[in-house]
Amino acid sequence: MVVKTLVKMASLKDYILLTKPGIVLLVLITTLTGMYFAQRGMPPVELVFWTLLGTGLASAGSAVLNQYFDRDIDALMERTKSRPLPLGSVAPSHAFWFGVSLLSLSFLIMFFFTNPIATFFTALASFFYISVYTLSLKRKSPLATEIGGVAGAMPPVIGYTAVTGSLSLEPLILFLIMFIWQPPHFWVLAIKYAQDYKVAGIPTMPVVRGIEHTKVRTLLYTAGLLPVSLLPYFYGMAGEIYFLSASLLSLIYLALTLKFVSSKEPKGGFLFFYSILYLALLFTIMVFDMRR
Ligand code: HEM
Ligand SMILES: CC(C)=CCC/C(C)=C/CC/C(C)=C/COP(=O)(O)OP(=O)(O)O
Repeated sequence: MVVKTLVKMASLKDYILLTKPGIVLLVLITTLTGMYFAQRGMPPVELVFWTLLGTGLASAGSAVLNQYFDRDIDALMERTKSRPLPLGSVAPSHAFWFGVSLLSLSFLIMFFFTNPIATFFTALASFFYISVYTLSLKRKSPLATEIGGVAGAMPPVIGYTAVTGSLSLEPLILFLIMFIWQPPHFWVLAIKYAQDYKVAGIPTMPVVRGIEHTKVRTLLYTAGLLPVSLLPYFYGMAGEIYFLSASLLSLIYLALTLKFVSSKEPKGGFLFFYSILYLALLFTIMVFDMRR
């Protein structure tokens, strides 16, 4: 009985791992930011519940299908070879239908409990992550990261349109911050695991254009984050506390990146962690210092 329960617990953990829960959490923070700015305050609780559930399921379902389609290359890389599918602890067909079920549930929830435009952007983000990024570009072009960023920058647009039912410049500013944030977020790992990606035949920026080129590109994007992160202040969305916090957070990010690119043996561990902390803090402070 105990063994059976432990086996059940193990497989539940594997299914949760397949959803990339850490990514889902930050997706929900950025989705909620979009909702707060649309409402200029706390949106209706039931709308927040359904929108976060729908968006979270879409991010989770997309991550599951990303790992289903990537299971061959994940098995070749140190960083990913112990994931559930390469390990064999979840059958590929089970993962596939698990991902499809999460996505289907997501679109139904978004359609019936939010509105068509938010549903459209949720489907677009899922489509971009699975088809454009995972199935096409990731195995063909180093530009996958920059183009795939359209998916990753969608959550605040989903949150905003779930409240207003229409687009405006505000969610596009949040989209732009996330679009610029993603390449440096990933390229730290792409540099750290350059050999891994080369063995797996994935044409990441370091594999195709070299580590030095990727370092410069990372620096340019991180430098670009400084002015872009201040747009919510200049556009009247957030106040002086946000302006000062965003300036400080972006300057720290730039300093850490300068240290990373100038080091002979770049580790990148803390820089990668900071990339996540940066986005979470930036969006949280933006909400707390929101101009009503
Ligand atoms: C082109 C876009 C992106 C790429 C290529 C990318 C790549 C990655 C990679 C390779 C990891 C390490 C995963 C692992 O080793 O298990 C990671 C972790 C992470 N990413 Fe991204 N990411 C992207 C966009 C995003 C977005 C849009 C978010 C959230 C809004 C995000 C949030 C995170 C978080 C929170 C982690 C740590 C997850 C954990 O370890 O639990 N990423 N990302
Ligand atoms: C609503 C919705 C669908 C949101 C999705 C947002 C989102 C987080 C998109 C991008 C995530 C991404 C490219 C992760 C890296 O995949 P990878 O295959 O490069 O990473 P891996 O090698 O670690 O699997």
